[in-house]
Amino acid sequence: MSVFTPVTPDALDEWLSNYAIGHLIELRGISEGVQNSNFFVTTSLGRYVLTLFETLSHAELPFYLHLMAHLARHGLPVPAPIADLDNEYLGTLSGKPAALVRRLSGASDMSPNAARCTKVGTMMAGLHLAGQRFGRRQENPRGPEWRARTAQAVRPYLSADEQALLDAELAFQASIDVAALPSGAIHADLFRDNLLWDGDEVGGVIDFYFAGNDALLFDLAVTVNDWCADATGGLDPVRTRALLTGYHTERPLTDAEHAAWPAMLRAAALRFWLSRAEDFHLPRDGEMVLVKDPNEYRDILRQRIVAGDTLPWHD
Ligand SMILES: Nc1ncnc2c1ncn2[C@@H]1O[C@H](COP(=O)(O)OP(=O)(O)OP(=O)(O)O)[C@@H](O)[C@H]1O
Ligand SMILES: N[C@@H](CCO)C(=O)O
Repeated sequence: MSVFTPVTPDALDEWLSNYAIGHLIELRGISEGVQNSNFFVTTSLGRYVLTLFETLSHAELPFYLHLMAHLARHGLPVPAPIADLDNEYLGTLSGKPAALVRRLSGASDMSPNAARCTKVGTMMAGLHLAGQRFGRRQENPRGPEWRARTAQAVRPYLSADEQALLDAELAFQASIDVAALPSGAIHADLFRDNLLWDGDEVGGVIDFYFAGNDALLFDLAVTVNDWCADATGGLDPVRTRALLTGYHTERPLTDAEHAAWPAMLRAAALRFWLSRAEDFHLPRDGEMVLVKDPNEYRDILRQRIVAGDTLPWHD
């Protein structure tokens, strides 16, 4: 399971004495997730999720935690971080930066229908509208600099064909004027497993730890690539239109965004091909790490290149 750093109930109970949420009743490691160590925590007052951050530092974390607090305050279904008695969202546990957030209800849906895709589009527009008013900013941590660095690190592990694909795509992406697109704080990883459904309502969006400032369309592309892919990696036109129409109704997409849509879908595919290839070829030490298949996103990238301008857009 993806618990890299263990926590003992005694240590957690003591840590909780600096919070106002009661004492520890139950601590349970969460097996999903590939980035951090996560635990369900039940106290005498309620249900929370504890995250120990494995790669992000104390200095980097306030951006994410304050973004979650900002979005929750704007009525979005995002887990509000819990402040300790010193009014801090961030502490240290088992030697790692650690934070508690509210546990949200619901479960992921890995086969969403078009109606659910519309709701995801609506909700993402809300995230973007509220996110554009967020006072802090940081560049997308998986933006162009990371992309170049990671491409260099994984390149030796790729076949000649894959290297050619990677080189061509990096050159293509460098030619795109992303700065011309509307931008703001984006989630940047809103896959199906990062959204919990409570009945047919969005119970919560989780895992904001890749958030940063970037083109809003890039976020939409990350989401569509995951939510609307068919079994072959192509985009299902009905679900794609549903998601984009749900979004466009709340934040109308511009002509520049329409023109950049195929390129953003490719940028989003490249981002996850690279991160998965890095996790696969250059793994960190950990107790049992879930590594997702890099080839899935290599093939999605290939598919988006072939589809070009024929990719579905909103109604
Ligand atoms: N606030 C929350 N409320 C309810 N469940 C949560 C919450 N946060 C996390 N979870 C559960 O924990 C699991 C793992 O969390 P998450 O996806 O954030 O893992 P991660 O390792 O931090 O990130 P990644 O998705 O990058 O692997 C989720 O699939 C979900 O089941
Ligand atoms: N959503 C990511 C996992 C890391 O957040 C992926 O599917 O590769």
